[in-house]
Amino acid sequence: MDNVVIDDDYDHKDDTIEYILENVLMPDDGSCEFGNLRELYNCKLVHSCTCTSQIKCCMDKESCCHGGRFKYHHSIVGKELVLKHEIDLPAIIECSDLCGCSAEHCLNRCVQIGPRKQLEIFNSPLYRSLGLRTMIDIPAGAFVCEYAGELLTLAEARRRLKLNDREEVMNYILCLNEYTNVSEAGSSKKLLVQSTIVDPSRRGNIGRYLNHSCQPNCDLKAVRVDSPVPKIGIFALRDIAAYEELCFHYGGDDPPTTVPSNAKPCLCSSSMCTGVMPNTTI
Ligand SMILES: C[S@@+](CC[C@H](N)C(=O)[O-])C[C@H]1O[C@@H](n2cnc3c(N)ncnc32)[C@H](O)[C@@H]1O
Repeated sequence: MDNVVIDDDYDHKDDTIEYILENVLMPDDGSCEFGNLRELYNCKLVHSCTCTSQIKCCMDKESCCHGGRFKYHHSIVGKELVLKHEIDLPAIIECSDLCGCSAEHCLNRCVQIGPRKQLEIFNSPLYRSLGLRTMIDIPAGAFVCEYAGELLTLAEARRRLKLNDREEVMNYILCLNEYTNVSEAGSSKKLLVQSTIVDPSRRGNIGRYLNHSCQPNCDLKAVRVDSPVPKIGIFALRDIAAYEELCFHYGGDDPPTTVPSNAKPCLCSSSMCTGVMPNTTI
């Protein structure tokens, strides 16, 4: 996205962390797995739309090949894009520089613009560590920020997870799985199509400060702009009031049903709390 300047100037409270705006590759470890990851990371999506409308550009499935996953939310001062409510939300692919539409009128460019304003990293009394909160109301479906960090291979993620466990430090590694539904012998089952593993512990953005809740106010969506490697977008699951802490479920859409013996106690204190943090085994 050569022409887009991401307006993201949040400070981190910790200057040992390299602040990044978007996912970056982990250091080259010489493995084949890293070679494959680098190849994927360096590929471009060439699926571009030919929309040219000045109003509601790229909003409809009919008019835009990307399907227009966003709409304007009108009850907030100024226009804000929010995700359309769809039961089974298909892949989110935003328009890019390759598209025929203009960035000014396009309603399918949201995550690429950068995180929302008025977020604050704060000392969370609930979690007894840092957290992220909003200083203003956020409407349901609105984009909060990316969960950006180093893109890891599976082997490197497993190595770092073990190290985090051994050293008893906080874990920031997140694996986002994307599935597709396939029909087989009259029944439908989920097939894993891509896993994206991100670690913002050393190089990351403000997304790294969201804590886990068993009853979260945000969730994660894979969002592609011009790369087959998705951005991990954090979106509001419901209307969120000013000063609420932002959190998502670390177990993703399919929280594990078994509790591992080394599970850490969960501090979310929600009425749905299971008492333990979701398993981070990958
Ligand atoms: C992605 S970081 C979140 C930000 C972190 N609180 C900080 O100070 O940087 C994840 C770590 O926060 C802590 N954490 C997040 N949610 C928690 C929860 N529900 N209960 C207990 N600890 C939690 C755990 O130590 C976890 O490894």
